[in-house]
Amino acid sequence: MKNSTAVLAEETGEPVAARAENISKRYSTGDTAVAALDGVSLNIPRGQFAGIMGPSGSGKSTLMHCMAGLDSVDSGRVFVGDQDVTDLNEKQLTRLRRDRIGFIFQSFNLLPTLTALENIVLPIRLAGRTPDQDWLDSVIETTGLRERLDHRPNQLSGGQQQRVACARALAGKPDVIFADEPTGNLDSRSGAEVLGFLQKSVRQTGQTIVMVTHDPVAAAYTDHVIFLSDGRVVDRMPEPTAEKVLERLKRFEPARASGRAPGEQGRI
Ligand SMILES: Nc1ncnc2c1ncn2[C@@H]1O[C@H](COP(=O)(O)OP(=O)(O)OP(=O)(O)O)[C@@H](O)[C@H]1O
Repeated sequence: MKNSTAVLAEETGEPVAARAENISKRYSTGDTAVAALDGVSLNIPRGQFAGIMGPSGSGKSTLMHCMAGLDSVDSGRVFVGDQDVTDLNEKQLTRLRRDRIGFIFQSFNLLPTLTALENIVLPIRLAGRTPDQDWLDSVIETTGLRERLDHRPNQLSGGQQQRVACARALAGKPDVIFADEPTGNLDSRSGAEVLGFLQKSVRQTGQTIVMVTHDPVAAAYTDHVIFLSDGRVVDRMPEPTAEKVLERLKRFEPARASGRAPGEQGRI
């Protein structure tokens, strides 16, 4: 953690890695406007693996993009650590994303011409920093990719590629990692490996991760799930299990609820 001043959650007094304060965001298309986020407030404590769930269109991606400084809010405030992100200009946002935030996407987004190791250290190099070798070693050890570091992405399985993407996100020791459906393109075995790896990085190194997922099995790897519906936080679940999450999802409007068995990938 690079901050000297810890931001504390008002309710619990815990240090906070990321915070949304009453944020709203509307999208206008032609004559109609959609309230993608409608007064969302939440704290992500440091060292937590948080899940964001909810029906399709409930605002999960918008929330993640706004909290990660990829999109602006119409009202409310967003903090990453002690940094108020809301009024930063594009240049400052680029620096914030580069230095303090890690990203993991459904499509692994690796550069095909670079080796696994070169992909892992690319953001650090682009930031003009030198990788912390001990830290890098421990991240690589946790990924189980040591024997594959000189392989290019097309020589790696999907699960291995996503583990490279996870290592890339972790390598710069960001305040928070935002993961958008990180197992959406993986079979259940590779998905379990990636989720196990993310969980381990939270438990062993105190990394903070916020993960959007539709999959109750994936959500069960997190410490705490936040449920969105129609752009609002409608429920929370500490210590989630796949069964409890699936039951909760079924209580959304029947037309929007998933009805899938735990472990099935896909949209709600
Ligand atoms: N760029 C955009 N322009 C117009 N409307 C948008 C845009 N992005 C999102 N929306 C709308 O905002 C609402 C929330 O979308 P968002 O993508 O955040 O939901 P989501 O919960 O991530 O959905 P999904 O699970 O299907 O990915 C939806 O009604 C969506 O149609």
